[in-house]
Amino acid sequence: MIEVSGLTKEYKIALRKPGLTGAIQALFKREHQIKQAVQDVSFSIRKGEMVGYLGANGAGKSTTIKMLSGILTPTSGKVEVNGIVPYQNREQNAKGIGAVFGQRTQLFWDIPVRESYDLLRHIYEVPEDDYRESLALFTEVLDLGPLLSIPVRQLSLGQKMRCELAAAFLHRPAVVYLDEPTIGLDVAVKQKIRTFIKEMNKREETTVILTTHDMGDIEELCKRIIIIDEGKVLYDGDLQQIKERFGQKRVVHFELENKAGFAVPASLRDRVEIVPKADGEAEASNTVSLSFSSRDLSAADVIQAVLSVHSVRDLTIADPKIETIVKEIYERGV
Ligand SMILES: Nc1ncnc2c1ncn2[C@@H]1O[C@H](COP(=O)(O)OP(=O)(O)OP(=O)(O)O)[C@@H](O)[C@H]1O
Repeated sequence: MIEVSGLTKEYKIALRKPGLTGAIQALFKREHQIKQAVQDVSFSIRKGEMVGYLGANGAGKSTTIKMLSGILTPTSGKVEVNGIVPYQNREQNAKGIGAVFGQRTQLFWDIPVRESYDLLRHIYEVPEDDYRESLALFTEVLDLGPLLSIPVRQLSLGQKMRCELAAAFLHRPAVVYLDEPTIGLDVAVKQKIRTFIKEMNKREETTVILTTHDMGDIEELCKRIIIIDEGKVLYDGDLQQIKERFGQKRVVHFELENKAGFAVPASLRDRVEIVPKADGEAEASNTVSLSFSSRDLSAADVIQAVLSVHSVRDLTIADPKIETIVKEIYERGV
């Protein structure tokens, strides 16, 4: 259904020195910097799969989705969706996909929602009967009844998102891209939206790619996740596995007065590991990093034990890796 291989996108960013001199110089000589937003990404997604596409801010999620949906042309690599190269056959591609992109709307701002749907029906050439059937179903699951006669600009965020979602599925696309479909919504609306996505997936075997920072969405909808970081695929596989594999790891970095005599305190032995130095980190640095499972220990236990036997100048609890973040959000909620 979706085949992506070696997908890469570079943005060329114009550099300009500050001030008037910079502006004048830029007129004559433009300097550029290349930003590798997506690097050599490959995956394939089967019909009917619902996949969470995850990563920190700026990881390259939107850039990937834009290439999949035909908005952007890749710098290199291949994309095929439904047997179509999206950026080469935009019109044909558009008929087979639906999308909800965060804050952007595909509904017409000043006219009642129902009329927007009617226009979309004509644009996508949806047969009248199918349209009526879909609208009845969507109205029921997403509780759209009272909203259909209201212009979009008068809707609340949650109401608008429900209407957007219905619009994305109206022409029964084979693939739907959802970018943060539940952001900023209350629990009840989130639940409606998740139920709707699940229902559509079940009924129509719609393939769904979902980017979200809300692990509740992922947990409820996706068996498989793809995590990207700095444009590269970090993990592609089963959600359950990632929970077991990375979930409990935490790291505390200690900057010691003197690393030479460092030994793991007896009370922590067998429960923490010394993290090997990262590439490029000075051998002489006085930093020792201990990783441990949050199932066995808390960061406070580790810090206390080290402080009781070593002189510590500074310490940081590491920014968890994206995998760990995924799990952290799991445990604590959003
Ligand atoms: N039009 C653009 N021109 C230049 N750089 C861009 C452009 N769009 C995105 N980038 C850069 O490419 C990288 C990936 O951006 P992208 O929007 O794909 O990330 P993202 O994972 O969707 O992030 P977020 O979760 O914040 O939406 C970022 O470093 C971003 O600054």
